[in-house]
Amino acid sequence: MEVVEVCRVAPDPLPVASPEPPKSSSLPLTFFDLRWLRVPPPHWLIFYQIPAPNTSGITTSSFFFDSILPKLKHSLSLTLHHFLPLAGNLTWPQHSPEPVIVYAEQDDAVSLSVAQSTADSHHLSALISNHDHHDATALLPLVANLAVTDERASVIAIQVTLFPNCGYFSIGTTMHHAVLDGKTLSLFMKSWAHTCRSLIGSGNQTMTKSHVIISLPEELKPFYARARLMDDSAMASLGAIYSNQWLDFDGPNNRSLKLKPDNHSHDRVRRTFQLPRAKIEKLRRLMLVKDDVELHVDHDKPPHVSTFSLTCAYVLVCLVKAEVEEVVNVTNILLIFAVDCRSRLEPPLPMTYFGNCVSPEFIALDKQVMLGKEGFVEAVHAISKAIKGLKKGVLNGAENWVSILIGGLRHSTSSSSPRRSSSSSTPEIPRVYAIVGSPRFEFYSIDFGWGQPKKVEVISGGISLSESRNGDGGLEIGLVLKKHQMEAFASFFTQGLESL
Ligand SMILES: CC(C)(COP(=O)(O)OP(=O)(O)OC[C@H]1O[C@@H](n2cnc3c(N)ncnc32)[C@H](O)[C@@H]1OP(=O)(O)O)[C@@H](O)C(=O)NCCC(=O)NCCSC(=O)CC(=O)O
Repeated sequence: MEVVEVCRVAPDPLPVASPEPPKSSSLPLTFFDLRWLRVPPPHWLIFYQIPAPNTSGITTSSFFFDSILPKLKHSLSLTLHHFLPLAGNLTWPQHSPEPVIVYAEQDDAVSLSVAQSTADSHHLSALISNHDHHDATALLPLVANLAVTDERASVIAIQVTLFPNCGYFSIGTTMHHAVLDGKTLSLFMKSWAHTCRSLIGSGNQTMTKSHVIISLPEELKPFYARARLMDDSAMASLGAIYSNQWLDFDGPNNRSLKLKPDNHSHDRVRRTFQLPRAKIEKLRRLMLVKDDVELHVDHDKPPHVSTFSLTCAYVLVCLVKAEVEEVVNVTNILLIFAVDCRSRLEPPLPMTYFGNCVSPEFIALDKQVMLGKEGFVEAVHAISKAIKGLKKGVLNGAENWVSILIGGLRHSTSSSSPRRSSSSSTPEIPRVYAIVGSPRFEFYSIDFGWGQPKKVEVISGGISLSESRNGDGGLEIGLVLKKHQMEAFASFFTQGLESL
């Protein structure tokens, strides 16, 4: 991998038809943001195939450097005008009880690294294949690190990598989770792609920055108003609890913004699995048959079982079976997934709300039940019940969210596998499975003007979910496991689907 350039892309200073956010300002963190203060940043990676250049004699490399890259940079600059906080920094001033995002249109910028990979077609197709695994650390050179010191943390870092031998390029983003969640990142990426397409559509390749004004459609305009979250006394006290817990993390009165290092083990492999729509429907029918028997007596209509519940339950059962030898001392399984609270708050926030607005949902399951005949059905019921329960409120137990997360961060650095405590008075540490990403982010729809993505990856611990790249309404499931576990998982996953 050769780093060709590391530049800073500043927000375009032109006035556009959006009054928000203010040109030079700060944005306070809500309790939703504070929850993530020092967790390792997730990375999102999108691969694109470069179309054949219209003019003969132009190589893929020159098309990339002369046409694609300048448009990506220009459109990024224009888009940042609407997303000024992304160009800013997180700081935690001594006088402030909580960290704050500071940004100034004139001074701030986003770091954009441009790299060139020496990978050949064979290597690249292994990276983007859905049929085989590859080294879990192989994608890390394709994403940049956030610039983080004790005093300041950048909000986003972007890397664009050309694969000159294969006619591909990738866009990797690393996001500070205390500033934005996956939904906001997808909003930003869609806005950037929209702006880039508009720039290409304008057809004027010699257009200078000072002539361009591109406005975003309503559904892509970020919504910054957060007084509703800041002024609510219950939410404000959650923010104070979280800040104090982070202040006590790693030493007293510790305002450091340094992030916990990510645990990228070298003994893991990564692979994506496809769950086609037709198979999802068969899983749904399986549930209908089971539930019909139980509900028959009440003449009740079986509740809708969502694609999400079916997928999580099916993957979980295969995972528990694949890891059975490693979790021999474990009796409890904990499934954690994020819930988008935007539409679930009272009153709701717009889907374009900028920031974090997710709550965690915890589902405890019994390992032996998961390994048994009814494991899948039990898991679907537990997940569906938890989702139904969200109607009662998404903030139940929120005072414990950060202590649970800090416990997880400490555990992940002290031990890589769950175990039964030697002391009978200490509760057992369950095997935790976390879901990241969401098919609702629609990353496969993000087209910068050169076609839809060929592959989307979330580089973060956990089970990542996205919509299927072939658009059949199915899902893609990304996993990182030890090689023998991945092989075992693949076998359970495939055989289970074939038997439906
Ligand atoms: C809690 C949920 C996972 C539950 O999803 P479910 O699909 O089971 O349940 P639901 O009530 O939302 O939807 C029920 C049915 O309505 C449909 N439906 C409802 N709302 C929809 C919407 N906005 N878009 C598309 N479909 C929708 C669904 O297709 C589904 O049917 P059917 O499925 O049958 O078609 C989800 O509501 C949710 O909040 N998703 C967002 C998750 C999220 O933001 N994750 C962020 C991860 S952050 C991240 O990844 C970074 C990190 O943390 O590291």
